[in-house]
Amino acid sequence: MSNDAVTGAATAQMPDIAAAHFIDSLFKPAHILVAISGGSDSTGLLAALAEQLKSSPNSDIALSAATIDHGLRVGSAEEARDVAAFCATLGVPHIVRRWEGEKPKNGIMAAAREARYGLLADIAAEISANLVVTAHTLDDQHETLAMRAARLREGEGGAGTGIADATLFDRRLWIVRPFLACRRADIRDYLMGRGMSWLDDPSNEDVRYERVRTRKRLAEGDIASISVPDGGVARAALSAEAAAWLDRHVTVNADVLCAIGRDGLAVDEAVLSYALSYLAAVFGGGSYRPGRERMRRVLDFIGEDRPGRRAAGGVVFDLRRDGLYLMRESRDIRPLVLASGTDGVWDGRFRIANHGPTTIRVEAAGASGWAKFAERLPKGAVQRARAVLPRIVACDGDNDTSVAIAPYLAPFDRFLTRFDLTFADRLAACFGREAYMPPPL
Ligand SMILES: Nc1ncnc2c1ncn2[C@@H]1O[C@H](COP(=O)(O)OP(=O)(O)OP(=O)(O)O)[C@@H](O)[C@H]1O
Repeated sequence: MSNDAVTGAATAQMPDIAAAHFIDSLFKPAHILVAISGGSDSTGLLAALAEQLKSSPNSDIALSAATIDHGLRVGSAEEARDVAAFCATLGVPHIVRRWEGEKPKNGIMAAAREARYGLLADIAAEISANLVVTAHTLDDQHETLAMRAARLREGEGGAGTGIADATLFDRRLWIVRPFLACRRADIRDYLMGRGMSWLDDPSNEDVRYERVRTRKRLAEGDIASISVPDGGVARAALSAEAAAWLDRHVTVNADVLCAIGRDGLAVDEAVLSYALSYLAAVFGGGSYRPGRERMRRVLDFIGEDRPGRRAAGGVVFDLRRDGLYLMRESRDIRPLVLASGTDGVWDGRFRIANHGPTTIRVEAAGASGWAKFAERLPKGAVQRARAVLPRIVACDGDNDTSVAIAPYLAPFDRFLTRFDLTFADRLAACFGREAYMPPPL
């Protein structure tokens, strides 16, 4: 292994480049909420994103920032005001929220983090931001990996994969870490080069914390860094290519059948795997994409080029002479009961709002009412589609009445609304509000 790989230098990315790639990877329009503590990393992240957006002013991306005042240190409110003043110089709207309520005696850091994410998610919902970004860096990543390796050696916990570059919080909000391939030193250079300063949090020097001790041992060469998988450039390019591929090659029939023509399958394997893993989540209704191993098996199956079926991530991949078809697998589809005036997502695929006077149940349609529907699907797919499309049943006392069956839900609008079947909307139904295509596995 080269020395660069050990120190992580080979994967390090400059802050302005990282910010540009991140912006490229977004579905637009998008509203980004930057979690800024006032430390160098998050100050650098906000500055770099603001600078990128300023250089392309027609951009349909909005930027806001938020600081959580944990109220754990004297002067924290004043620090939050300093951050607000910095945001004002950039012209970025900024919100401060204080962590109120009981603070636990033990595990205060973990509790503060949990509370922070919750408050950030609330703010994001209030201002209609699509995602939150935090400024975790490559240095944080090395510290985390070193700490997890140490715990593993001591027999505590499993091998860690490190900090993810995107996580879904509470099934409703993406938290993305665009600076995960950037080094703190480069971020500080970036800020100093622009005459910008930051706050130094004294707890970053407090050796009672394991992270601080690990940071020092890494800096002193006491322990070696564990190499970090490559991120950054390759990922951003891949997600852009996959988005273009989806636009070009994917069609959707009757809300349920995803078709990919033969020439779509001739694309680079990394792009195909990435895009198909999304489609699997979208059409399979799962919360996550199928993992690397499963996608490997799907690609091998496609590569063999023999007509047949494979299931992965709740989706059946059906390879035929004219292309590849994806449809939800018919197992594990649970009914959803919605009281009058409520809404919910059925099977991770359909958002249904009950505007009617009675409770409704959404369930797999099964064999009812298909004459017209069949026109919108190839013959061979009708039977299977029945098992995975929703029908709405009004629960009226002892009598349950079937009131609507997809895809003919429109006449029953007083009972329900659904998302349109755009890719981003479907992702939204699976993943929560969405402007973001997370990086490949
Ligand atoms: N009080 C806070 N308010 C808003 N966001 C925060 C706060 N504390 C941390 N974050 C976000 O979480 C990320 C990781 O937190 P961490 O505690 O490792 O960073 P930090 O040392 O506080 O500051 P920085 O990363 O900005 O140098 C930060 O980069 C920032 O995006």
